[in-house]
Amino acid sequence: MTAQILDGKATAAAIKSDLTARVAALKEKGVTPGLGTILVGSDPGSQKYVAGKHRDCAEVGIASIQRELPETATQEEIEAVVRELNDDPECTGYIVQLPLPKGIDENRILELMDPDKDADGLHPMNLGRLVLNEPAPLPCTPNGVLTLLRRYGVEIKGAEVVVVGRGVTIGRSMPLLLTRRSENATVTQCHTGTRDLSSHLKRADIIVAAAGSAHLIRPEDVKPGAAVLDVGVSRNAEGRIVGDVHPGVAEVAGFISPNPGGVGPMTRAQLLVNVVEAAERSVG
Ligand SMILES: Nc1nc2c(c(=O)[nH]1)N[C@@H](CN(C=O)c1ccc(C(=O)N[C@@H](CCC(=O)O)C(=O)O)cc1)CN2
Repeated sequence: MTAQILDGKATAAAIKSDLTARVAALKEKGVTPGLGTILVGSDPGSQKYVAGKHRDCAEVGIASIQRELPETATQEEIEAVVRELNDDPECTGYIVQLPLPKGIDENRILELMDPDKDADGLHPMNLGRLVLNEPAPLPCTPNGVLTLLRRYGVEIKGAEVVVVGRGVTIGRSMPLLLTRRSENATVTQCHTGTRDLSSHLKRADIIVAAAGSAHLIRPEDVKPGAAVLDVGVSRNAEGRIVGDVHPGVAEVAGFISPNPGGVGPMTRAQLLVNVVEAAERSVG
């Protein structure tokens, strides 16, 4: 078997085309959505991701507001920029690029954001709304995974899903999205403390690998026909991305997301969706 590719680039392009029309309609009503980003430090990966977010904004007509602070920025200095964007009427939604430098209290920064401007869906209030099944901006990467699965007709209802990883941006909220009544999946969350990962993976109809551990998911651990989403990012000696999924998995799986080119572009597209949806809510 050779797996069908879950093409994140093509899917993100289709989403952006739809958003371009919606942003134009908002502008006709006098509303210009504006995405703010706060980048602290000079991590090349984070710089690249933030630059990509602003390119996407330009593509669909969303205004961009960029704030950059040095690696040495203090907690107070970052908090001052958060307050500034909370109060800026041009900024209809914003994100704080993660991770923040060591020594910064990330949770305190997230808590200080105006939850109604939280474009990432990572504010504790919005994660709480997700737990309570109330409307909230959805975390971008998990929502990107769901959108890809739906677009390619992968059956989620009743599926056994294994999520590998428990980080804030993906692992924590992925099971919350998958177990909503609208999705009705059964989820097992695995992590570094899981005793026998292989036994869990072998039962999965869908695997979401977000461990950041190169080639952790091996072909022999994957049920034939399963959908495998590779969200993990490690870098090899040449600086190239190596995902959590071994290339041999493509011979066993029914569906596979490439990495790069799978979930990454979807993360960016879902961020734009959150910004546009928030602006649409503001005009009723
Ligand atoms: N505030 C946030 N911080 C972080 C998030 C997030 O959703 N919100 N997620 C990641 C980084 N990230 C977005 O911020 C992100 C990661 C990867 C991609 C992407 O398109 N990757 C490409 C490959 C890029 C490359 O070659 O390096 C791909 O997969 O094709 C976009 C966004 C952590 N921080």
